[in-house]
Amino acid sequence: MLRRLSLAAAASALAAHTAHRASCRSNPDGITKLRHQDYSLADHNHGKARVRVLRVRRESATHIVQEYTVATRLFSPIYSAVFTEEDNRALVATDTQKNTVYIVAKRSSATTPEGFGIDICRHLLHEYPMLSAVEVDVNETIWQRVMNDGVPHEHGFTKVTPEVNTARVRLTRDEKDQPVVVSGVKGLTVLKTTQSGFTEYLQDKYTLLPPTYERCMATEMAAEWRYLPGKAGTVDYSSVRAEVNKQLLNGYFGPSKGGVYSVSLQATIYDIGCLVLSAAPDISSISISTPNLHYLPFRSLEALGEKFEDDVFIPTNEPSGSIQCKVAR
Ligand SMILES: O=c1[nH]c(=O)c2[nH]c(=O)[nH]c2[nH]1
Repeated sequence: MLRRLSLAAAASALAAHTAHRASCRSNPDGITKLRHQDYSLADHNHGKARVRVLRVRRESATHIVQEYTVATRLFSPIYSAVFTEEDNRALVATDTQKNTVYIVAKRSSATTPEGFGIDICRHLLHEYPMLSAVEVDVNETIWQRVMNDGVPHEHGFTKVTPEVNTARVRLTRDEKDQPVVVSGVKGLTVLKTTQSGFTEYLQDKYTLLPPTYERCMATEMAAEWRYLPGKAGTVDYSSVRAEVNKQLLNGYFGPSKGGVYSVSLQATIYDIGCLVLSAAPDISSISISTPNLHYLPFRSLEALGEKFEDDVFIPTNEPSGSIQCKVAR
């Protein structure tokens, strides 16, 4: 139920609050003693993180689900006073921001994390004139429709983990400003069992790793892509996403028959970046990060009287290589 304060009650609450602050300040032993304000506030924002929502769209018997984990961040020059002057009067509480996510989930017709993020930004800028900019992160948990003997189920889904679709949106008040949108995917976990080697790297007294033309290559890939100027607010995010996903897998694995040889993760992710930019003309750049998941040959098989034939490995994920690149037009 909505609770409304009458104007008179609000004025008297504010007067009490002001008197309370004044008394704190005038009390030499009060809590405000901690405030010495010798330094300037260099940067600030406030928001709500990890707001989780499931939207079920029931426009037909075939339901559509969207599960999002959202973070909001609000920006306003006047909010410096919240930090330095203890002045909360214009402050949009993080709890209110959390409620906003659910209100937009109810009202928005967005079908993508990017569109949902833009709608949250627009709602907040519209409702709160003191805001100069809003940033929203939307991470989408992927639910895949169940197939029953080749027939898509109307309302049954399985969770694709740990893969998550991501969107980061920033919108400023200036109406001419297009949203800045960064789309992405993380947790895309891939393994190829051949067509990968690692040789000819620097060898010195600290090197123990034997060169190989045959290894398992696995990684938990993360990628983020940006759009060309003017495109971020208008592209079809889901078809760009589908194209990027296709090229991430295509570049990593190559054709289903025979695959493609990788001389290093570095060379492979650069190739993937180039494939993405040539397949998705609206993207200006893509950053790819690939912490290796190592599958170490279990060579002790030999000591146990068996032969290692690239067939028995020890899965490890710590420590992991951390290989990243950004490819731009
Ligand atoms: O693809 C790889 N790149 C490296 O830089 C590296 N370093 C390493 O030990 N193994 C690998 N593999």
